[in-house]
Amino acid sequence: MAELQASSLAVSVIGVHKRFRNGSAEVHVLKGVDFSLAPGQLAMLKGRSGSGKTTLMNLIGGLDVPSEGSVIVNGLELHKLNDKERTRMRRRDVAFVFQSFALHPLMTAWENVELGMRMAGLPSAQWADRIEYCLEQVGMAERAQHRPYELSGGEQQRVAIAKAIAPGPRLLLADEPTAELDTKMSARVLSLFQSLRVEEKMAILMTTHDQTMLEVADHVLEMESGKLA
Ligand SMILES: Nc1ncnc2c1ncn2[C@@H]1O[C@H](COP(=O)(O)OP(=O)(O)OP(=O)(O)O)[C@@H](O)[C@H]1O
Repeated sequence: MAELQASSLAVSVIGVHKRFRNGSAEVHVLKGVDFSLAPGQLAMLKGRSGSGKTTLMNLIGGLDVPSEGSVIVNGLELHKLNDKERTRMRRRDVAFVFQSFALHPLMTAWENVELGMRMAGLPSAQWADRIEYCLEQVGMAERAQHRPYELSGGEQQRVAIAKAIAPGPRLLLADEPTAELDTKMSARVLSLFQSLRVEEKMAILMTTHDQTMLEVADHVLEMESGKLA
């Protein structure tokens, strides 16, 4: 029954603990985290600096493994995936927008978004329309031929968002995706996230410190002493 329920969820985090070893000392960062997110839901994760938000996002994105407990993404238990399933999940089903933008420095904004589509293995006939749509949505259509070094931090962040959403992932993990943006652009990105969850049933988990962002979330999760309050 638990398996069945988990399979219809975008994310299911069950009894997750994470410990890091720092020389002889052990840091117990996550101390029993449980939550789930359904397709089309938007959750905001908040908590003070160092409370474990990024650690949790890394576990959900399969970039690290829990010390205890399990993480199920789109019905697949991450630690049981074989290499092929893991690669597919990383390239196609789950997308990241992290603070380091991960844009290719020698590629234009357009080529960077195209790279995301190529890695996801989507048919090339679909690329052009989707790239244009995504760049338009983040207000970067007119800068499509610019390379990252010709763009401001906020513009790079917007290209990184376009790159992440272009393949139509089922789950978007975004670490402070609006940190570099002004109020107007933050509102635009948020309204894009709203339409992605409604029209594409994308589940979105993002961290933020911005109080106005928290108001539109289905769930506000607060990390406190290694647990969700
Ligand atoms: N690889 C690691 N080795 C040792 N300690 C780590 C490691 N990764 C994270 N930590 C520790 O885990 C704690 C949580 O870090 P994390 O980056 O998850 O916090 P955060 O809530 O995302 O903070 P911020 O809001 O500042 O980004 C911190 O005390 C950090 O030093």
